[in-house]
Amino acid sequence: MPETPFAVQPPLRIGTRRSNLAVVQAEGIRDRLREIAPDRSYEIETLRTLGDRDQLTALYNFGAKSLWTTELEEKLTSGQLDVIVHCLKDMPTRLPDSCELAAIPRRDDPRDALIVKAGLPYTSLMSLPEGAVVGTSSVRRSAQLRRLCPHLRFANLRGNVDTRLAKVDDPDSEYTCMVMSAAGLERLGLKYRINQYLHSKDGGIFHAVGQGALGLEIRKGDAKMRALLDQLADHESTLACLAERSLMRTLEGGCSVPIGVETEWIQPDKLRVSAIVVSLDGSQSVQDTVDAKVKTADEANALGQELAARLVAGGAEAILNDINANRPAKD
Ligand SMILES: NCc1[nH]cc(CCC(=O)O)c1CC(=O)O
Repeated sequence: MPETPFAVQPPLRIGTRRSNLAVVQAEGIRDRLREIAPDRSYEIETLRTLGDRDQLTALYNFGAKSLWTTELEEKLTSGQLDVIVHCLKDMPTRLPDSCELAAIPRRDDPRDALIVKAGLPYTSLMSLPEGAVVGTSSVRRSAQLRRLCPHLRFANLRGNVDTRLAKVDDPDSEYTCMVMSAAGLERLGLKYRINQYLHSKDGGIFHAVGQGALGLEIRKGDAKMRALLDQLADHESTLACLAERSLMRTLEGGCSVPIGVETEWIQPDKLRVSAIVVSLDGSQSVQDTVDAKVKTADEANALGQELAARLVAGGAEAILNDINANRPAKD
């Protein structure tokens, strides 16, 4: 047998969820890795996670459980995967000891977006008629909307982006509209369906922590993967998202508590972070803003903690405790 001159590198295995959006995102990362490391081969493996399998439980009732990540992390830890491509907002703020967040690439549009049922004439939240039904399973969205638009009603709407859109468009469904992330819609070529972009200055809605960004997760200490993925990292998006995640971690909210944020670079090294915590019925809320020079991950984390402390001082803890006390127990 002739000896191979070089050891052939095994394919780099990329894991992600089994949804169209997850696959499009993983393919995007694979294509960028191909440009950086063209000699390697790449494989994408998709997994159905708990959150994909259970389409009935309202998201809120899952509590702080890692719905979208656990199965993939097990494969990463056991060496069957080399990297996981997540929507950053689906990544818990505390990761298992065996894993780490390697890189955050440049963030896409972090805003929420309003999509109206096909054929209806409404173009904004405020133009929706009394009693219009907003499809959303996110308590962050429903709580903020209840606060600002008492004329609206809400109904659970779960499933992948295309499933949700089909349910809203179904003429027989109760939904008048839905709210989803602009980035998710844009990545699937559905930007043309967006009727209104929502943010603090239009619609008064703050987005989820990490929304619009991807998180690349690796085995802890995998220096080779980290060095490779560092080349995909975006400095500004990383620091902004780390500040948002630090805020969330400090307030001990999971994806199922109504914390909204917005981050903005107001000078080249100066980050502004605003956030809101809202009671589920929208009747109480605390909002605050901080800014500071942020050049390092430590400074981003400190800014998130500072904002959390200010929100707590303003009454956020009472709102969050109330929500957690009333959450149905589910393991
Ligand atoms: N929780 C669901 C989820 N997780 C990530 C995205 C979209 C991509 C993103 O915003 O990063 C979505 C859909 C949505 O919230 O409308």
